Parts: sequence; C-alpha cells; structure tokens
Amino acid sequence: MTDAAIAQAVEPMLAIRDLHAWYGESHVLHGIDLDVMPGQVVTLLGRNGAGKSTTLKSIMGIVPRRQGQIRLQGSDTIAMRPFQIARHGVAYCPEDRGIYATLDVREHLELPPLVDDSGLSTEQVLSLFPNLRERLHSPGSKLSGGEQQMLAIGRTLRTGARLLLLDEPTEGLAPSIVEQIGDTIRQLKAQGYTILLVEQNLRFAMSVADHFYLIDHGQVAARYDRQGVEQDASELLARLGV
Ligand SMILES: Nc1ncnc2c1ncn2[C@@H]1O[C@H](COP(=O)(O)OP(=O)(O)OP(=O)(O)O)[C@@H](O)[C@H]1O
Repeated sequence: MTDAAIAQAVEPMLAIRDLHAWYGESHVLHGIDLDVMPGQVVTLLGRNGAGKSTTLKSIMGIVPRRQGQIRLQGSDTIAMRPFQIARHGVAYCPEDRGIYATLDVREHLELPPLVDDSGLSTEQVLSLFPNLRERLHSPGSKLSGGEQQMLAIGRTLRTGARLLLLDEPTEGLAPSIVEQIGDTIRQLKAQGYTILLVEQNLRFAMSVADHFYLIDHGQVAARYDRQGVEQDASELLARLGV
C-alpha cells in the first residue's frame, strides 16, 4: 500500500459531520464538519463567541441540545450521555480549568475515574509536571493559574483517555508557563495522544498543532495545515481580530 492509501485506511479518532448545537432557543453551531486523525494536534481558532467552546462541549455531550454526527473511534456518540462518551476515551479540560478550591493536588489526581488502564499513575503525572510535586498538599485555591492548568491536564491523563479536549490552555498565563504547556503538548503528541484544542494565541497554536480550523458564526470558515497557516498568518490574525 502507498502512504496515501495507508493514510486513507486509518479511521479518524474523531469525525464530526453537520453538527448543530443550541442553548435554549439560541442556535449556535450551524453544521460543523471536522476530522481529527489519531496522534494529531488540531486547533480550533476563531473570535470570541464563534462556537469553539461549544464544539468541545458538544463532543463531551454537555450542551443542552445538539444534532448531527459525532464518531469517536468509530462509535456514534451523539445520543450518548457524558459519562458514556468519557468511556470512549475522551477527556475535557474546561476553560475555567474546573479545579476544586478545597481539594489538594494529590486529591485531584486521585479522584478521576479510569476509562482505560493506560492512564498515567499519580507519580507519572508528577514527573511530567514537577511543579505539581512541590505543591502536592496545596489546595486548589492556592495554586497559580499555570499550576491549575497543569493539574487540569494531569487529571485528564490519569483517566486513560487518549483524546484530550483542551479549552484555551494558555489563557492568562505568563510566557514561561505558556512555553511549558507547549512542551507538554508536544511531549503528549510524541507519546501518541490525540489533542483537540481551542486557542486564541495563534503563535502558540502554530508551535504545537498540525491542523487548524477557523470557526466563524458556528461554522468552519477555513481549514489549514501548518504550512497554510504560516502563509496566511497575517490574514488570519486580522480575521481573529488580534
Ligand atoms: N451557557 C450558555 N448559554 C447561552 N448561550 C451561550 C452559552 N455558552 C455560550 N453561549 C453563546 O454561544 C455562542 C458560542 O459561544 P462559545 O463559548 O462556544 O464561543 P467561543 O468561540 O468558545 O468563544 P469564547 O472564547 O468567548 O468562549 C456565543 O454567542 C455565546 O454567547
């Protein structure tokens, strides 16, 4: 088989077709089509309110109403409940990171249910994020934004999920911490994880992602590979309003 034929034979880790989503009467996704292949890092770009977070939440099944097709490793998940979707090997880091104020770092890492026995041990997570080891007994409320983000990612790795959905992992973080998060994402990709992230920081996205989707008004306005995004960076920055 040629390389192209092999690529075609590999089923996407995540395939979304004609995805619509609503909050009450408000129709916010208008037919999203998106593919993420195993081992890829894919970024959703777009202005505030474009529908990026809603796309991640729809994959996780946590929007009030959605319609269309979402295939996760070959299974249709559109009718499933969030806990059933999680068992298909997907984990979600929300934009607010979802860290509990009163639980300490160790407790956060011991809490997640396992969806697969390939989940990292607490020790392995602490090796990936040495900062967290120093803060093992600190409650969530005392962690910096960067530590909270590392903990939020570390917690997903405990579950054994192989598809990670990260909503704006660099938001509000200092440049040196952004760099650490970038190193982590590249390391996870090298270990075979598949990652779909929402990111406002185009430079950061370009340093980690293979493919890019520009979301606008709840639809895919453009798709790029890394070369395409580099060529069109200035036009893209204008379209992102930055
Ligand atoms: N819980 C909600 N209830 C009602 N409307 C919502 C809710 N969450 C988001 N929306 C609306 O849905 C649309 C898409 O929002 P979404 O959060 O997906 O955008 P986004 O591209 O992720 O932007 P941001 O970076 O601002 O989160 C926006 O118009 C937003 O106001």
